[in-house]
Amino acid sequence: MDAVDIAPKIFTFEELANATRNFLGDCLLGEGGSGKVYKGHLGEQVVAIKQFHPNDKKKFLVEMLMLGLLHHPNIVHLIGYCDDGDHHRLLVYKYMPLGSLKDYLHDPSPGKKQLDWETRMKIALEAAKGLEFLHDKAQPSVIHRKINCSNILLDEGCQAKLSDFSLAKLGPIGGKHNVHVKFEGTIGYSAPEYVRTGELSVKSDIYSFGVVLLEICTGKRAIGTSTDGEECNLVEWASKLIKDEKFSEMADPSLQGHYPAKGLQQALIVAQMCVHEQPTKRPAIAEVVAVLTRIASGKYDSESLAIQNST
Ligand SMILES: Nc1ncnc2c1ncn2[C@@H]1O[C@H](COP(=O)(O)OP(=O)(O)OP(=O)(O)O)[C@@H](O)[C@H]1O
Repeated sequence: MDAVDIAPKIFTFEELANATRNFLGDCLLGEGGSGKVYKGHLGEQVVAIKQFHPNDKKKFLVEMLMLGLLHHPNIVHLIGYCDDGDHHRLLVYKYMPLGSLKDYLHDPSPGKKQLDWETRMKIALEAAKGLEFLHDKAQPSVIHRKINCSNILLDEGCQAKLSDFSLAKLGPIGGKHNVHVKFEGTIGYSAPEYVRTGELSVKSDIYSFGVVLLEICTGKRAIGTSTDGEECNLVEWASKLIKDEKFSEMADPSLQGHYPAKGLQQALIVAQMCVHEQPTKRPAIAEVVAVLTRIASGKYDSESLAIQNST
C-alpha cells in the first residue's frame, strides 16, 4: 500500500448518506458513546461509517488525526472522513465482517461460532501487537485509553484490530512517564490510579489489556452480576483464584475443557501481572507480546514467564 492509498479520503455527507441508504436502521452495526456506526457500500467497497454526535467535535478530530497517522495490521484502517463544518462529522473505516470480540465472548448471536483456545490466543497476541505499535513504535507514543473487548474488532480470519481512538492521547514526552487528565475511561477496564487521580501512562493501557485477557480466558465480563444479583468484579474474582492456583476453575465453560492446562495457566498469570495495582510493576507491552507469542505457538517453556521475576 503506498502513501496515496492510505491517506484518508474526503467524502461529502451525500455520498455517505447514499452509502447507508440515508442511515437506515437496518444498516446499524452498533452504537457507542460518541455515535452510531452503520454498514455502508461505497461502490464495490463495504465500509463502516461512524456518525459522531454534534457535540463530540473533539473526539472526532482526535480519532481522525490519530487514525490518519497510525497504520498497522492490528489497527483498524481509516478510509476517509466527512466534516462539513457544524453538523456532519463522520469517519469511514474498513468494514470488519466478524464484529467485535465482545460480540463473540459476551453477546453471541444465534449460530455464531464459539472461539476456540487457539483463536483466543491469536486475538490476544494480535491486539497486544497493535498496542505495542502504539506504545513502542509510534513517535511520540500513543496511549489508547479505551482498550476493552468492544474496541477489538475482528476481520476475516479473526484478525484483531484495535479501534475507537476517540480518547487516544499522545504519551508523555521529555523523559516523563505519565500525564494527568480527566478520567474518561470504561469502568471495569480502567487502571485504579487513572480512576482515582487521572494519572495516565502506557501502563494504564496494560491494565485494560490484562482485563481483556482475563475475559478471553474466562468468558466473564469485566463487571458482571453473580447469581445472587451482586456486582462481580473480574479482577478481584480472578486475583483470589490465581493466588490459590485454581486455574482450571477459571476456564471459560464454553471451551468445554478444550485448552492446554499450561497455556491457560500462563495466560492467566500474564493477565494477573498486567492488572497489578502498581503501574510500575505491570509488564511492558513488548514483554507481553513475547510471552503471548510463545503461548499462541504452544511453547510453554520456563522462559515464557521470565517477566514474572521482574515484578
Ligand atoms: N469498522 C467496523 N466494522 C464493523 N463493525 C464496527 C466497526 N466499527 C465499529 N463497529 C461496530 O459498532 C459498534 C460501536 O462502535 P463504537 O466504536 O462507536 O462504540 P463502542 O466501542 O461499542 O462503545 P464506546 O464508544 O462507548 O466505547 C462496535 O461495538 C462494533 O460492533
